[in-house]
Amino acid sequence: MASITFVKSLVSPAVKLVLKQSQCANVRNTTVLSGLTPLSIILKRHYAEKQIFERTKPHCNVGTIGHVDHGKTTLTAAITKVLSDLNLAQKKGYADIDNAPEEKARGITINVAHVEYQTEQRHYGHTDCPGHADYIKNMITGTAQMDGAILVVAATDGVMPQTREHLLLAKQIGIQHVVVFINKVDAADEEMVELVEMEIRELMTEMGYDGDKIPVIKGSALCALEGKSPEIGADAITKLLKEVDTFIPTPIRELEKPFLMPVESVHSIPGRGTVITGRLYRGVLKKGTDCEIVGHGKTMKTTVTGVEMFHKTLEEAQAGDQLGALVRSIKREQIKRGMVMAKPGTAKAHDNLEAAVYILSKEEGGRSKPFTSYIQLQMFSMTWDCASQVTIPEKEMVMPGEDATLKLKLLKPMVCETGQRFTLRLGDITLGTGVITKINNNLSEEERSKLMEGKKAREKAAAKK
Ligand SMILES: Nc1nc2c(ncn2[C@@H]2O[C@H](COP(=O)(O)OP(=O)(O)OP(=O)(O)O)[C@@H](O)[C@H]2O)c(=O)[nH]1
Ligand SMILES: [Mg+2]
Repeated sequence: MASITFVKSLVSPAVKLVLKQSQCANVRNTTVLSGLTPLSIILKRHYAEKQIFERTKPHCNVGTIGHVDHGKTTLTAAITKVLSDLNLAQKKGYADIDNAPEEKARGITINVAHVEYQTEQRHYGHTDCPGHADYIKNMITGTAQMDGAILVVAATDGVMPQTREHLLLAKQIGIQHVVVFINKVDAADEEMVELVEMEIRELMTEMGYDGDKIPVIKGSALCALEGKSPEIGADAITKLLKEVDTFIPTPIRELEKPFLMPVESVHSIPGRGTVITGRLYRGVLKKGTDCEIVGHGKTMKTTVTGVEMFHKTLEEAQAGDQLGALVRSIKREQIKRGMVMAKPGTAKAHDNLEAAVYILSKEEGGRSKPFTSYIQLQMFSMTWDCASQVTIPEKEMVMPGEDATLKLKLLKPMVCETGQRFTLRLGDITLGTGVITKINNNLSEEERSKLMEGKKAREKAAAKK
């Protein structure tokens, strides 16, 4: 133990972490003074005994979607089986995937299996949901966001209600790339498979995808998993993975996107000026960068004259950093929490939105009562919150535990974009969580004053009660 302490005092924090995490007895017993380079021996042993994640390939998140029983989990298992034969994945059995652990996202319980594998080109995170409700919740809460999806359709059934529903939701929340796997071809005749392909291409076009160009692969996940009939088994999986590699583009990393930082707080520092603090949501922020501060009905232009982290100045901050940004010629009073500091022209404030929302059940911390149109809810997103009037275009009411499309009219325009996630609260109860699917033209003055009148009338009525 003494030797390890000695080593620790000489090494960098990253190596210390490796040493700390190591549960390996050999590392602990290594004698530092036994000749050669002791640290390299320690690390060599450590690396040999613990597989360390090495980022050598671009990463991409995908997942299986489609109607119940069409073979999503079997396909996920089959992919790991085929790739494990090439030493590119650890083989997962059907039961390992289907018994997915529960996950909690914003109080919502979801069963999702996260599986990891690689092709020659990329490293993948793959999400498979055990049930329809899990899929809906996962997509809305973003528990595992997908850069692209594999739509599984059984040749024995063709397009079914959840094939449609899953595809529609994927499209709404911005999944632009979908590869189709027609499964169970071992149990259907050729003519049937062809009909299903036509049907699925038509559906994709109807949903706004390019139905003619979408790759459609036909095979049998079960045959691949069981190592039978390679032409519809393992070979089909290899074909599918090739299409996934090429058709689903590698996502643009957060660092490469234009910078955006939601304002958390604002301070006035005598002799220095105004400092905005927050966490850089995306991009890179450098000293000397021009920026716009948008939100609460205002847009202001300024320049970042300094970037600080933990009271130390730095040349550039990166997505994920918690930082302070010194800005030129703007007073503290002009900036408020909930505004956004961003690359000029990239952040816009909106007040007329559509969203896919999941309403929490009572057990998940929601209400026991349903709600109807014209309820006023507080919408929370990034660092802002704003009152919004909610309408339900497709049904009378939304019950706890259901998902729905909602229209939201905000009392003030706030910075948002499609794909952005938010929560809806009523008093101190979180009613639901959602993702913005569409942004409509901002409200006219007339619509806005109507909204305000309605709000006042409701407040008056509530006060009388
Ligand atoms: N004949 C045949 N059966 C298959 C094939 N792939 C899957 N199955 C069977 O279809 C049934 C459903 O497969 P799953 O993988 O559980 O389907 P799923 O889409 O994950 O189902 P949910 O998660 O419940 O929506 C199982 O009995 C599988 O063995 C196939 O290629 N051919
Ligand atoms: Mg399944």
